Amino acid sequence: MDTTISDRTSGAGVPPPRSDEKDGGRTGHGPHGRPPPLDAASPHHPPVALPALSLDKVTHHYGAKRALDDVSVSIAPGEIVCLVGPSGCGKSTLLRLAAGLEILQDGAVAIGGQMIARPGQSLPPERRGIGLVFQDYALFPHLTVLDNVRFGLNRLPAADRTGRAMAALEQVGMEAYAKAYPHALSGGQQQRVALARAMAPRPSVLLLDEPFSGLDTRLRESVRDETLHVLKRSGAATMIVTHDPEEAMFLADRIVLLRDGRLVQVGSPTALYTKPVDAFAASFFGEVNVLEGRVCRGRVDTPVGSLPAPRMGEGQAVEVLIRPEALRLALTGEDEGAASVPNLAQVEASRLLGRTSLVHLRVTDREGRSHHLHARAPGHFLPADGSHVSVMLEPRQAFVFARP
Ligand SMILES: Nc1ncnc2c1ncn2[C@@H]1O[C@H](COP(=O)(O)OP(=O)(O)OP(=O)(O)O)[C@@H](O)[C@H]1O
Repeated sequence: MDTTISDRTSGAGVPPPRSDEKDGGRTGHGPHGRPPPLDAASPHHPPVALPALSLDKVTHHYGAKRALDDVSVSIAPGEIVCLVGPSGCGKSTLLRLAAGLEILQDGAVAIGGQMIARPGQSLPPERRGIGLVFQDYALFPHLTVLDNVRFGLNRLPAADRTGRAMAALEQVGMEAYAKAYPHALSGGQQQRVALARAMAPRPSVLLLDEPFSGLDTRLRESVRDETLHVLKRSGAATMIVTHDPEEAMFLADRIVLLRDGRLVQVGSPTALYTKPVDAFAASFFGEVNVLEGRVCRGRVDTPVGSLPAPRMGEGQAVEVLIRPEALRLALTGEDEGAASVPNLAQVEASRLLGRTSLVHLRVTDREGRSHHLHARAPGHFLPADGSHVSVMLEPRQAFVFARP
């Protein structure tokens, strides 16, 4: 890391601290304050329109392995952005580059519009105005909860430090544990202390790397719910790395989906779920039934109904992805023969999964080939094995993509 650059630019262009801040704690910046720019001569734009954090055209290699390929992401003040994708897709690398824990090779990183890293030049992590939370929380075992949180505020006068640390602990509901040591806390409580420690200096940007993965399922749900509200109240721009698509949908204002170091899709959870750009994006956010077909007069035929295939050439080979909830089922009357009911399916098994029922279906296409499909119905819907149901396809939850 080029400390010469950061030393040389130390203080240059740093906005004056707010009177209630005095110093900027561990990060050296006030609430939503910006770090000193790498280039003091860079133009100074009003902060309103600027992203709190932006990574621009970032490419990164580990030896010959390309971990990131031309990835650009920006986060608005107060926005929560989740990075998701399969293991090894580059999520943590992107977060570590934003934090300054990895040296930037190609591209640029800016906070509040100020360039803080470009190839050969980099502000060190402690001067970026960011708060970090890692998977293992990294609390100091020999320090109390209060001292762990005060640790990041060592540039404040001692009296202010305690007040600020207690305020951060109150934000996460951990003030009663100020004198406890980390080993006496549950995983969820340690996570909350780690969040308080990251937020205590009131950074403009929070970076969380798999913050809930150490918690068991039930605890994880409640802790991430609390965390969402704490993060929103803090007003910080937040980047969260998670491998769990449901977690990303729960937390994020926007999701960044990565695959093999490349950006696949960026958008709201609703956009990624309902308008996936490809088969990978469609299947990443939930189970899909996959069928193959061919475009005929602008549509593609499936055993459960036909779908529009706009902007595709006649005869194009396609993949049809159908979410289980897109298959609406209805019981057929006993006297109805197979021929009289459109899109008839045979029930192979049905299971109550709590809030929904999963029905395994067997359907036959026009060529007489049989396919196994999953349908998901709300509530309690358990048709008998071997019985027949009619299937209606909800086209908004089915996607057609060209096959290579
Ligand atoms: N220090 C390193 N040295 C060599 N290769 C690395 C290093 N760190 C990461 N990689 C490789 O770079 C790629 C991206 O890794 P990264 O940790 O960013 O992915 P990830 O999406 O966070 O994965 P996971 O969800 O498994 O944590 C992977 O192929 C990984 O093996």
